[in-house]
This record gives sequence, structure tokens and C-alpha cells, in this order.
Amino acid sequence: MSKVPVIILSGFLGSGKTTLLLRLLHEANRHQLKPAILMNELGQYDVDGGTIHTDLPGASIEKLLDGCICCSKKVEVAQSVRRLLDQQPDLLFIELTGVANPEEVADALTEPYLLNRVELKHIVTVLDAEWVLDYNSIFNTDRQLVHTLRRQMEVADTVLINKTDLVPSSHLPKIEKAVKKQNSSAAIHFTKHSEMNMEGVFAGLQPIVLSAPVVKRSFKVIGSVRKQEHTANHHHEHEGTEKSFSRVQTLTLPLAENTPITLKQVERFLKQWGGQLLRAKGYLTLSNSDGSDNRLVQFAGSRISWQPTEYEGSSYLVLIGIDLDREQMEQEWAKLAN
Ligand SMILES: Nc1nc2c(ncn2[C@@H]2O[C@H](COP(=O)(O)OP(=O)(O)OP(=O)(O)O)[C@@H](O)[C@H]2O)c(=O)[nH]1
Repeated sequence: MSKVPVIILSGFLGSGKTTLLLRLLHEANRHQLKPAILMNELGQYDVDGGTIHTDLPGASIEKLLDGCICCSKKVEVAQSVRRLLDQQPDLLFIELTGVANPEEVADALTEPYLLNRVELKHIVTVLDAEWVLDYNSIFNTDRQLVHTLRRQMEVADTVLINKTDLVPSSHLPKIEKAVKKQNSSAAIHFTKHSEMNMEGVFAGLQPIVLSAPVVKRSFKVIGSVRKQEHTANHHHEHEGTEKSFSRVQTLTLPLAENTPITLKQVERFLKQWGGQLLRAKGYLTLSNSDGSDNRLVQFAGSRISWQPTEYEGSSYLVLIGIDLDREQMEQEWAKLAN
């Protein structure tokens, strides 16, 4: 049986992985390849899965929520991959949390029952051009995180220097030099909104000819794994292995139905946390003069963006950061929601 090619997407929080995944999925569609997707998110809720579903209703997705793929998740990764393979995809995308080390996933794919069924084709790492050169100084107290970010760069065969619209062009050769210093063999692409020529990634990938009859393309979520939210510092103690992330935590802030909240209030809330807040995402029903509307909010690299969304579930915001002042955040959110 042919092995299913696997493409791993890595890169720090908010660098543009999901944006890239959506492009890859459309490209897969154009090549008539049936994709399967494994998404790993920090946080109790599945924000990116919502995005994928809006964009590409029903792709086969497995989600590992609120965890990093390193420790205990490795078994779950392998099981999720197995379930996805049962859907007989032509290729499998694995999007990692921004603080995971792609090597850990490569490792999970070597489980005996997967070894002969999958083939790791690419590790694509997406970098945020605006921040990538500052990670060493921003996270200088967190050696493990700096190490993970470096490994993401080192193990990639394809590196996207993304968000080039946010930096002066004179900045780009410096980033390229820094990438080449860590990894002299990767193909480097300068991108805006993760837009790149995908031919290199798709070269040689073909629909897999199965001996069994081809199952009609399945458009459904075939499972999701929810875990308790990280409550305290999520220190990973592995004997003999590397930690994938150390002080990064998540906090989920729900918003009760019909709570009047405005875009300005949310932006003010997000901007008050300085360096401890790395990333935030959520679905919120905003009130405005014309009534209310549902929006996806994203905070990445200290910028905030809002998009309309068809999501109709309960409102919530997921915060991801380092040493989050959880209590104060919850208090401020509660004030805002009153
Ligand atoms: N200005 C600008 N914004 C971008 C670019 N690429 C992505 N974004 C925005 O950056 C935010 C984060 O993008 P995502 O693709 O969700 O990033 P991610 O790496 O999947 O984020 P995590 O899942 O949190 O790790 C979104 O608001 C994107 O629209 C870019 O090239 N330029």
C-alpha cells in the first residue's frame, strides 16, 4: 500500500500557519487530492477548526485541543493519525501549536502501526517577519522556548518569512541571513498572508490508488479530543527528552450570551497586558449601533484584526501567553462583561 505523505506546519504563535493551511487545502483541492488534517491547539476551544470549517466545509479533521504534541499527546497524535488514515486521504497536514517542536511529531509518526502507512514529506516553518529576530531577547528567560523556536527553523525544509508587509524591505535580508545561519538548506520564501508558489510542496504528490474501492470524499469532523485547560505553569518534565514548551499557558474567557460588549472594549482589554500576552483568538458577538454581529478576533504580534464569521456558538476569547496573570485577567474580563 502506498504511504500517505505528511506535511507538518510549524511556526510560532500567530505567524501564519492556519493561513498557510487554508491555502494548502485549496491547492490540494485543485490537485484533486483528498486531504486529512490534524490540528493541535493550545486552548480549550477550537478556533482554527472553526475557520477551516467555514472555509472548507467538512474536510476530515482531527483536533487535539489544549495540549502540546510532546508528552502524553504523542499517543493521542498517533491514534488521531490512525483514525485519519482510515478515511483514506491522499495526504495529511499536521498543524502544530506555535510552541511545539516538529521533531516530536515526526517521532509520533514512527509508532509501529504508523511507520508503514505514512511518509513525512515536508516540514514547513512559518516565521513572523515582524518579530522573529526579537525572540531571543523577548524570551531570554525561557531557554526552552528559545530552543524550540530555533528547532522549528532548523528542522524545516521550507521556511516562509511571512508578514513581509509589516516590515521595511531593508529588514528582510537580515532575517534571511539569520534563517540561513540556522538552516542553510531550506527553501526560503518571503510571503504575505502565507501566499507562495506551492509547486515545490506538491511536487510528486498524486492521488493514492487504493486496492479497495475509493470511499466517497468524507466531509465531516471525525473526532475531537478535549482536555482540561492548563491551570498552572505547564512544565514538561521528560526524562531524557526535550521539553516542547515551558511557561506558555492558555486562559479561556467565556462571555455569557447577550452580554453587550464593543470592539473598543475588547481591544482595550487585549492591549493592557504587555509582553505576557502572546496571542489571543476568539469568537465574540459584538454590540454596535445596528444591533449585534459575530466576529472572529485575532491578536498576534500585538496587532488586532477582526473578521466577520458565521460562527453562532457561545462567545469566548482564548488568551495564550507567558506567566499569565490569570486572576487579574479574569477579573478585568468580568468587569468588562458586567
Ligand atoms: N499583516 C499580515 N497579517 C497576517 C499575515 N499572515 C497572517 N496574518 C494574520 O495574522 C493572524 C494570525 O494568523 P494565523 O494564520 O491564524 O496564525 P497561526 O500561526 O495559525 O496562529 P496560531 O494557531 O495561534 O499559532 C491572523 O489575523 C492573520 O490574518 C501577513 O502576511 N500579514
